[in-house]
Amino acid sequence: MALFERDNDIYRDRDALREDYQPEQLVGRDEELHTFQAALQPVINGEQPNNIFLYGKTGVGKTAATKYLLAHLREDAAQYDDIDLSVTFLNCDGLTSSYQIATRLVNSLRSESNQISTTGYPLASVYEMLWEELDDGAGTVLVVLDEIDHVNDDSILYQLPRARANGNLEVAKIGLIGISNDFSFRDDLSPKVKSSLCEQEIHFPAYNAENLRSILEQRAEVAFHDDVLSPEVIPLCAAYGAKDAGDARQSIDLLMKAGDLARDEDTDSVAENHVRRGRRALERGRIKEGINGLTEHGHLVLYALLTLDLEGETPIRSRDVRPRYTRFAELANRDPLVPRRMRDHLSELAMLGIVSVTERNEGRRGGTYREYALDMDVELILSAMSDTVELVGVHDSIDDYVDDDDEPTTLEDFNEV
Ligand SMILES: Nc1ncnc2c1ncn2[C@@H]1O[C@H](COP(=O)(O)OP(=O)(O)OP(=O)(O)O)[C@@H](O)[C@H]1O
Repeated sequence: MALFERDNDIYRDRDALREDYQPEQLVGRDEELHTFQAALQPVINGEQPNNIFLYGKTGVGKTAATKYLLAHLREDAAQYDDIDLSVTFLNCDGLTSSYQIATRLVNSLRSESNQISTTGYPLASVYEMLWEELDDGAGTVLVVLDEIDHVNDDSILYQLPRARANGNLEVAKIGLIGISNDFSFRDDLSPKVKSSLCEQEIHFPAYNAENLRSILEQRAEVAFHDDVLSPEVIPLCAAYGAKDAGDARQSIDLLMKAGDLARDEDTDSVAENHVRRGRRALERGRIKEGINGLTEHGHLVLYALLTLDLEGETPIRSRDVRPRYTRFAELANRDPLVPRRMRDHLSELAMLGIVSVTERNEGRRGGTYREYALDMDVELILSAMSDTVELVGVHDSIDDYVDDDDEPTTLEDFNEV
């Protein structure tokens, strides 16, 4: 018997749930698409394009909307002989400088045999080459910079939108479309960059449960066989998605995880319990990844809070976490951080959803302070922190959670902290 056999009972086309799938229609984004479309209209009119800045949290359809409208724009522009439109799409994750982006753009406009090296030129010369290539092409060029907040210097964000106004381009028409999910990026732009880059700003709000439901229904129709999903599956994925962050990507991932669990179990339908278990599995993955990405001191702070939590000491103020954290740092042979930096680590843990924070008022004089507690299951945290536990030693409170054969490496007074 073959070791591998096709199992297509659940999915018709599982790839439709993957990140790279471009849906034919975008649902629940009429207003944003309308504004975006109007901002692109000058291209079809043969006019100078607008510079457009799209912003909103992750997974709210900024990239999908851009790809969708630009595909239509290219198709529709092809009917007009006097429009020569080209679109360059760059994701700036990994392209952190204006120099890198400018060289990429030059190369995207040049033939394979005429590419420039991505290092070694002065930035001004790369810009010269860019203007030359653009003017030689004499057409309309739209440059999309996705995740634009990764760019560390703002030279290109000023140069591209202002190329015509600054006399660098004579015939070519260039428009920049910047996309970001980092709200502080826009606020921190210098006024001159902001006024040119953000000529037209479009905000994409988070999706609500109803939006997510429509998005999931559209996707499920392509991805799953008819009648495979129990009626509660999509509403539940949408409800979780709306509660978390209104992120379509997360909801689609959850639907796929539920489908995968059902497929692994060889059942012929996806049920509510697959969604619930899928959510837990995804959550675990996300938290584990978050913990793995923390610094050593982040782990020490978390370990301190975890042991205090198991002893029933939480919610707890940062100054009361400190003695244990300091002790753990000493046991690990590390210099403890100052209280303020230790508190930053607690805030980071809160941002990751591992720790919960409650603001409290301090009596009538009105000061506020924060209390921290653990918001995640102990086993999961410990499984991602085994190195720290080994370095510091096994605290009494976690004894029940570690394997018996893991000999504690405690120092004598360790559990008195
Ligand atoms: N309105 C929608 N209709 C159908 N699918 C959508 C819609 N909005 C988002 N999606 C899907 O959700 C996923 C995430 O969307 P997208 O990549 O556009 O988000 P984003 O806002 O660009 O996020 P990020 O800032 O993380 O890049 C994609 O698979 C996309 O196809």
